[in-house]
Amino acid sequence: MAVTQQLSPAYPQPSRLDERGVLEIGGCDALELAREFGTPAYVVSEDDLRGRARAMLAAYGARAERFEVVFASKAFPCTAVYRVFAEEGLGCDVASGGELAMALAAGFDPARIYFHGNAKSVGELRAALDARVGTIVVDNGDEIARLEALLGGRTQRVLLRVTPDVRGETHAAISTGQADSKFGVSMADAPAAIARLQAAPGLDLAGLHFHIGSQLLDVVPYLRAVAAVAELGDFPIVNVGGGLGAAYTDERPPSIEEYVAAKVDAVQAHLGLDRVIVDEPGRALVANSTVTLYTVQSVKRNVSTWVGVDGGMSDNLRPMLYGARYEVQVADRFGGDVLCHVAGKHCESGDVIARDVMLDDPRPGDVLVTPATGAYGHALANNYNGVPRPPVVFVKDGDARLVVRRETSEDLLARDV
Ligand SMILES: Cc1ncc(COP(=O)(O)O)c(C=O)c1O
Ligand SMILES: N[C@@H](CCCC[NH3+])C(=O)O
Repeated sequence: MAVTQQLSPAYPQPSRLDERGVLEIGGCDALELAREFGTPAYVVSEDDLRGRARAMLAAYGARAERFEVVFASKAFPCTAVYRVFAEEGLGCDVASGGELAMALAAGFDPARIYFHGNAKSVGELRAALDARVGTIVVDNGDEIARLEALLGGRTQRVLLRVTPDVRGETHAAISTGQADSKFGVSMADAPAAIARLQAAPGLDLAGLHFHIGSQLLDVVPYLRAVAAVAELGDFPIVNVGGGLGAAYTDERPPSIEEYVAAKVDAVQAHLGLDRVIVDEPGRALVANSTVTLYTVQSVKRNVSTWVGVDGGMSDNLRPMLYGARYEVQVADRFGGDVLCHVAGKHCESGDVIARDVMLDDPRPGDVLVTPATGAYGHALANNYNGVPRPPVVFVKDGDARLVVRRETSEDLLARDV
């Protein structure tokens, strides 16, 4: 019977099936949320965001004296989310002038901002310098030259991003640590880049940065990456990237504690703990905070059973980009025995949110839920087929509040001149 069904770890904390078998997130009934805010909609449990930030801080606090946890904001760039993590005491990783603007608008202390990017423009570097961001993570020699030219007597703290030639087990599109990478300087070129940064007046090289990949389910590669960068010298800061994977369906990522322990142990083994460890989690802080609600528009049988919903690749591009898998349920009838493909509304056959999922007799009007859409969901949303991007709704203690409104047709026309 549906009400006895357990929710998988993909769902936010707190969420449950109520006595009628209806999904409740942050104390809010999923069907009522769908009625109030429409669908598709991203529903975010604020307590889940805060809980994961606190768990990450506590795990570092238990093992290291000097550390900084930095929110990789590319994973969920909206001011309400930035604000939560600023309040929780995290730093912030931005990867463009746009993310910088959002982080500043949300109230992040510029000193806690790390400015990233493999192809930073003059305009972006100037914006970072003018905002007095604490750290620019330098990616390449051309950027060093550009930065020197822009300093105008100022001093800027920098880290150097190094590509450690360590591959994490993940989808090729989100693996970054391999030698043949667009990110960072190679191990071979790193000594010259370090010497150049150390010689540059106005640039204060405080340490090295690496990031080996995203959605990593194994912590062993971190040890190899720290060992590699340790060969390049001893600095006050080591930035160990983010990368911890999330549970989408049957993945069982390391816990936050296991992940932090592995990174701290690696630093202790190869560098020692007398330095600041900076970590940049994105996905692990936000993926499981959020569910997407959809409404079924059509159910048909074309060899398979196809359930068509009112969103798709415009609100969740990850299945198309990475073959990512998601759980789907009818929000008030979990479980079921009808084998379905849940498809989006877009003009692409690949626009399928989940293949081969079991639903309980899906019908037009049913609200469907996809958990674990917090990371790179809103972030990668787009207007394909002129579909307005969904709202973001925060839920907490039974209250729901809109933090990003749904786009309108006027928004779609707003930039046309
Ligand atoms: C430099 C950098 N830091 C942090 C992250 C965040 O990674 P994740 O979301 O896997 O934790 C990324 C993206 O993978 C990144 O490129
Ligand atoms: N967009 C990717 C993650 C990118 C990682 C950024 N360095 C995903 O959804 O899995």
